[in-house]
Amino acid sequence: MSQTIIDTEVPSPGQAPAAARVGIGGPVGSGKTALVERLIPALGAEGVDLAVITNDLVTKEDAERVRRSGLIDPERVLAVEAGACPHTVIREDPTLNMTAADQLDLRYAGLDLILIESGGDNLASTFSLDLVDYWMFVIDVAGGGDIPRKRGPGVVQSDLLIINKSDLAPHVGVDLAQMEAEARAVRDGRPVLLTNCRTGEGIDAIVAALKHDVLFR
Ligand SMILES: Nc1nc2c(ncn2[C@@H]2O[C@H](COP(=O)(O)OP(=O)(O)OP(=O)(O)O)[C@@H](O)[C@H]2O)c(=O)[nH]1
Repeated sequence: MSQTIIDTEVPSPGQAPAAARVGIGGPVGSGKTALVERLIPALGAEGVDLAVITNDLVTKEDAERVRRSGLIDPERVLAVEAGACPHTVIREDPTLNMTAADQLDLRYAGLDLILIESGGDNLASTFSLDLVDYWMFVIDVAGGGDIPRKRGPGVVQSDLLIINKSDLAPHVGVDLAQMEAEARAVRDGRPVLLTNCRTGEGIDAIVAALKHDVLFR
C-alpha cells in the first residue's frame, strides 16, 4: 500500500518558524478524535493558534470528521494516509507527518500548535521525537482497568497519559481510582489525567499542561 498526504503543496522546510508539535496516540476507539474535538475550542479560547493533522490507515475519515465539525477552518486540517501500521508514520518514518506539519507552518504565520492524531494502534505505539515535541497517549476505561499494569510503551513513556471515558467506569466494572493509581505507579512521576470527552470534563487540565509544558505560557 502506498503512503500519501492528501494535500499536495510542496513545502520548503525551514522557511517558516515552526509551531509546537503535539502527538496524540492510543488504541483504536479510545477517544483520540473526541479529544481533538474538545481541545480545539478549549485551546482556541486561550488564544492558541491551532492546526491539526490526522492519520488514518487508508482513508481520511478522521480529517473529514474534524473538518465537518465546524470547530476549525477545514483548511487547517491535513490528512495523512499511513497505508501501513499507524506507528510506522509516527515513529519509524515520520516524513509524511513532518512534511504535513511543515506545510501548515508555511501556510499559517503565527501558528502556535499542531495536534498530530495517530491512527488507532496498540499499547506499544510511541512517537518519534523528530516529529513531535510532546506526546499524549489516550487509553480508556472500557478497554479494561488492567491496561496500566501491562506497562505498554505508550502508557509508560508518553509525556501525558490520559485515561478517557471516566464516565463509563461504573458500567464496565472498573475501579477508576485504582486504575489511576496503577497508571501513576508505572509512569515514574510523569502526569496522568482523567477525562470524559463526552462532557469535556478534564479538558481544562490538559490545556493547562499544554500551555505550561509545551507553549511555556
Ligand atoms: N462514554 C464515553 N464515550 C466516549 C468518550 N470519548 C469518546 N467516546 C466515544 O468513543 C467512541 C470512539 O471515539 P473516537 O474519538 O472516535 O476514538 P478514536 O480513538 O479517535 O478512534 P480511532 O481513530 O478509530 O482509533 C465514539 O463513539 C465516541 O463518542 C468518553 O469520554 N465517554
